[in-house]
Amino acid sequence: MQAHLLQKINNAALPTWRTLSHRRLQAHPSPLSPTNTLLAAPLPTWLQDPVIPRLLSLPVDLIDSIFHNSPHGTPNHCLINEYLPGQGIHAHEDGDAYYPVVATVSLASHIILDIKAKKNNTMGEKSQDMPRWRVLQEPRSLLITTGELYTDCLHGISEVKIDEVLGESSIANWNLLGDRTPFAGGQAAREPRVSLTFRDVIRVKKLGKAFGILKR
Ligand SMILES: O=C(O)CCC(=O)C(=O)O
Ligand SMILES: [Fe+2]
Repeated sequence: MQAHLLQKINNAALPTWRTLSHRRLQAHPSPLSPTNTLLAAPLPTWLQDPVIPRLLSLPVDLIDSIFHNSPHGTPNHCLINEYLPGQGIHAHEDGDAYYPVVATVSLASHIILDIKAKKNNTMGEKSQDMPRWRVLQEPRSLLITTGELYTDCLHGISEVKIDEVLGESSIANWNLLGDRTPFAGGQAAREPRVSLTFRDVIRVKKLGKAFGILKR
């Protein structure tokens, strides 16, 4: 499945990629409008299957799926980021265009997601001792960001070629890793990495409405 997805992503026509200063980006089915609205369209089938049925069948608290309470009950948008070694993304929050759940599938290389609480968080922390976490995302893994991590924290990826100080005391999910072997020496060189971030965009408009076409 990883090879199939990478082939689809890498075979995309060049205009599909938006090149930013530190990474490349594809938005499916399309980028959001300036008012954070998505033009109604299905995700391409290669992005739906088999990822979305698996996401929706993941039980959370043994009852609901992670998108159970989201406006559309399923992700309707996927941002694909590509990072070469040394590239990253500045600390940011994903904001209120989306229902506060992000399902991130990592492909090809590991990466470290740096998470820190926002200054005005509701966790009652003072700025000097605000919590920070480093999450190691393994290739072919899924990371779900929700709750306070979505609303009260910033996340980013540092622009380094080698991740260092890897171990139980510095990596929040060390004991959840599928295979610690590549990181057991405390260092890991990055390879090109692709992330697929699935979300539910709250505002969706049909094409007719977007162009102000009225039904008679
Ligand atoms: O690539 C990642 O894991 C993070 C991407 C991200 O934060 C975003 O697209 O908003
Ligand atoms: Fe983000």
